[in-house]
Amino acid sequence: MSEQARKTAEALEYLTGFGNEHSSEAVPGALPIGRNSPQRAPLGLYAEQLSGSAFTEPRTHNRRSWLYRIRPSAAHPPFTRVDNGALRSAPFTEAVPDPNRLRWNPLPAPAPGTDFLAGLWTLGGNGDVTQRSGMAIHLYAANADMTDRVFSDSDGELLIVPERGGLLLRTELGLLAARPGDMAIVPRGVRFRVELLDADARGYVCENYGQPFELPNLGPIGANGLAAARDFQAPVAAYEDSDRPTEVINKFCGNLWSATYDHSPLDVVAWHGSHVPYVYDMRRFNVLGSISYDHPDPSIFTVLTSPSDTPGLAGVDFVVFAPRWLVGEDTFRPPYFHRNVMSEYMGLIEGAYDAKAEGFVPGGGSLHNMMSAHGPDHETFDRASAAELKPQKIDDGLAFMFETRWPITATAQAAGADHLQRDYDAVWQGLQRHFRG
Ligand SMILES: O=C(O)Cc1cc(O)ccc1O
Ligand SMILES: [Fe+2]
Repeated sequence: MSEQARKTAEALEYLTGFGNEHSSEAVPGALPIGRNSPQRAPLGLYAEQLSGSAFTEPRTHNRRSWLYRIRPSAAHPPFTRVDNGALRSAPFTEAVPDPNRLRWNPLPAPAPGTDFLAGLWTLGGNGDVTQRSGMAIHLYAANADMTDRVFSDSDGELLIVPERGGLLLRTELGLLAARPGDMAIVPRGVRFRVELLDADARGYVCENYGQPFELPNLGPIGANGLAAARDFQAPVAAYEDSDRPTEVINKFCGNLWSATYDHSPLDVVAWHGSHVPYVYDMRRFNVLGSISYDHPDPSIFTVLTSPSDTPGLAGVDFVVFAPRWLVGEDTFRPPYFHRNVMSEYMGLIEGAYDAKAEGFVPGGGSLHNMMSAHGPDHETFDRASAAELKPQKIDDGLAFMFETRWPITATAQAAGADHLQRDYDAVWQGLQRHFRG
C-alpha cells in the first residue's frame, strides 16, 4: 500500500459506457487515424491486435482492441512453468461434486508479503478451460503490492469483487480503482498488476471461461433499469516506459507460466477497441422488484450475464442484492425456500443478507449446488412469517451471487478448509411443523 497509489486512484479519469468502441491516447497523436496498422505506426509505436472473440463473431459479441505500444508483446523469452499456488482450474476433479449446502468463513489472513496473485485461492468451479466453458470461484486475501510482475489470464475474464480494501488495477489499457461496493472486469488476456489502496485487501473473483459478460436484455422492463450501460467505466490510456525486468505470469489451461520481459509490458501508449477492462459501482444498480405481492426471482437483480448457446441459460450470471424497499402485501418477503437447477455461490460485501440471520458474514460465502434445498434460515423464517408488512427498507447490506448452469465442484482445499462451517445444516433445523390438516 502506498500513498502514491491512493493519490493516483483519487485522480483517475474514465471513459464511460458498456461495450463501447472506445479510444484513448496518453500522448497526442499516438493513435493512427483512419487505419489500424499503418506502415509505420505513429511515434514509433508497435501496433498489436488483442482479440477476445473470434474474428468472425457477430458484431454484438465481437471484442477486440488495437494497442499501440513501445515494444510488441511478442518480444519475450520462453514461458516456463511456475507453481500454481492455491489456484485451481476446471475440470475440477480433486473432490466429488457435493449435494450438501456448504458455507465458509472468510479466508484466514495471508502471510506478510502476499500480493493479489499469490493471494488467490480457488474454491471451486465447473466446465473446462480448454473448451472455454464454465467458471471458477476464487477468493483473494493480500497485504502487498504486485511489484515487477504482472498477471494475465488466457483462461478467462476475471470479475473482481472487493470486499475489504481498495485495489488499483494497472492494466495494459490504463488504470482502474476498485473499492468495496465496486466490481471490476479484466478481460481475457489483458495484463495487469494490482496495488493495494489500503493495508490489506480481500474479496472474490469469478473467472469466467465462457462468453464474455454482457448486460442482460431487459425485455418488458423497457429501455432502462438494472445496471445502466453508462455507469461502466473504462480506463484511459496510461503507460509505463520502464526497462526494469518484469515477470509476466500467464495462466494458461489451468497452469501458471512465467517469462521475464526486459521492460514493462504495461507500455501501451494508445488504444482503441472493445476488449477493455472496466469498473462498475454496484450501488448505482437500479433495483427493480415487486410492488404488489410475492418475491421475484433474483434474475431481476442481474448485473451481467455470460450467455451460453441456449437463449436464457447463462454460463454464469453476476447478481447483486443491493439496498431496496420491500412492500409486497401478503407476502413472505425474504428469499423463499427453493431448489434450483442452477448452482448458486453467494458472497457478502458488507452488512447482512435478508435470508440469513447469522453465519453468512462479509468475506465468507455459501454454495447451494444444483437442486440443493435452501432458503431462509429458521430464525429468518419465523421472523418474516410474523412480521408486520409495512414498507421496509433493506439497506444494511450488499450481497452478490455467481449463478451458473453447471454444478460447482469444490477444490480439495475448500472441501477440507478449517474455515468451512461444518454445522451449516443446523440453520434449517427445528423448523416447526405448522400443518393443521
Ligand atoms: O438462495 C439465495 O439466497 C439466492 C436467492 C435469492 C432470492 O431472492 C431468490 C432466490 C434465490 O436463489
Ligand atoms: Fe438460492
